Amino acid sequence: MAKHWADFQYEIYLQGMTGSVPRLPTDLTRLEELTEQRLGQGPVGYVAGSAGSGSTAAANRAALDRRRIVPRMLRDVEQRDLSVEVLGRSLPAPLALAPVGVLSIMHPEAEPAAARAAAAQGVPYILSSASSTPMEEVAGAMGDGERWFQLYWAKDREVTASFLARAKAAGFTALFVTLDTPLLGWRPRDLDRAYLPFLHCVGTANYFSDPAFRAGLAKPVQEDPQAAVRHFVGMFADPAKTWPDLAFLRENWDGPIVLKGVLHPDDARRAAEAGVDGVVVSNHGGRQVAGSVAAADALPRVVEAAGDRLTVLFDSGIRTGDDIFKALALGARAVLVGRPYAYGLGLDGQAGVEHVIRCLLAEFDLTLALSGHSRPTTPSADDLTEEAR
Ligand SMILES: Cc1cc2nc3c(=O)[nH]c(=O)nc-3n(C[C@H](O)[C@H](O)[C@H](O)COP(=O)(O)O)c2cc1C
Ligand SMILES: CCCCCCC(=O)C(=O)O
Repeated sequence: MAKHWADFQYEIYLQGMTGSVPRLPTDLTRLEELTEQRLGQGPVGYVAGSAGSGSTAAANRAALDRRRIVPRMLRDVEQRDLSVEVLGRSLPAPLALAPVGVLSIMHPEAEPAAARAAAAQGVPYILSSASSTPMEEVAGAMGDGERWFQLYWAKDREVTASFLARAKAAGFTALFVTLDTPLLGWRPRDLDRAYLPFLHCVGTANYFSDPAFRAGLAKPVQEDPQAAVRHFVGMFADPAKTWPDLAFLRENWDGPIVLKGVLHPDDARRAAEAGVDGVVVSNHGGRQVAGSVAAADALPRVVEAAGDRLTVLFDSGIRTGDDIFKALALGARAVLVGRPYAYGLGLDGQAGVEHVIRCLLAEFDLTLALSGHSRPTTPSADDLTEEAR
């Protein structure tokens, strides 16, 4: 019998009988404020922040909130199975942790703690190439947990090739190539504090530990960390890239390739023509283009364009179990979550991330059942209604 994630609910109530309550709130929208109280405005401003005045991040939420579930009754939802196949793997639930860079600003145990949490709960962890920890160390912390690797596609081919070779050797099975960050978006909350977190982890970070990256530095990282950060900012991404360049990645990576940051149906069609395996419909949590289409509004058209040629994943704005339901009903195969787990990490390390995963999936399991479904693959547009804007 499949695991019922909703059992977490009664676990909490039963623990309450012995006088204990959860260490973190079960309403995950409260985590940002608590993390800011604990860690201060610099790090939390970076995580919470978004492009421009925040219009895209707000639109992401509005697009999910505007869609309302129309629950169905008397459909036998006693035995539920949340498992779903994604990129040739069977996942216990349609959820993965999104790539989030520089997690050492949230917690000293950083990415290894988040990766251990994902592995403990059985959900895939997508490691950011802008991680504050070398990828081999993160992989080592995960046991046999499902590990996927996110690539910022560097200007320098040697650096990209080195990252791909290291990721392969460290057991990462799928490659997520982020397309929406050829340049860093305009982020006033960070600009006003001149806060770019990379100087805070220059001694340890994945980039700065890479032999090909180091080869491009005039001086060792420790001797001139500011020059190392400047070099990183200039080469971590490449605004000159175009679709034919994908051939290089295909030649150098033999596992599944997923393009992260696709919003236009024509780009989904190009992705399919380029022979990649999937796309993430995402606007980077509203951190790149202010005034952009909300990710949930872009999702149905991308799903239609993808047909059965691409696995379509979704992120940007997922905060609750009902958000997951809505994304699946709009056609996503599974979702990624970003900021909530970063806050969970900031507040309680690995346990905080596990709390976030368990809350999201318990609430999703309940939403699914209470809406008349037993499998994550059956919700459809027919289960949603859309309120006027
Ligand atoms: C602090 C932070 C760092 C991020 N770093 C990366 C990254 O290194 N690579 C990447 O592809 N996306 C990165 N993202 C974007 C996430 O992968 C994801 O698209 C986004 O957080 C989803 O929106 P949500 O936070 O509303 O769930 C980052 C997001 C945040 C908040
Ligand atoms: C030079 C900055 C690289 C950005 C890496 C982290 C990221 O994606 C983010 O959204 O922040």
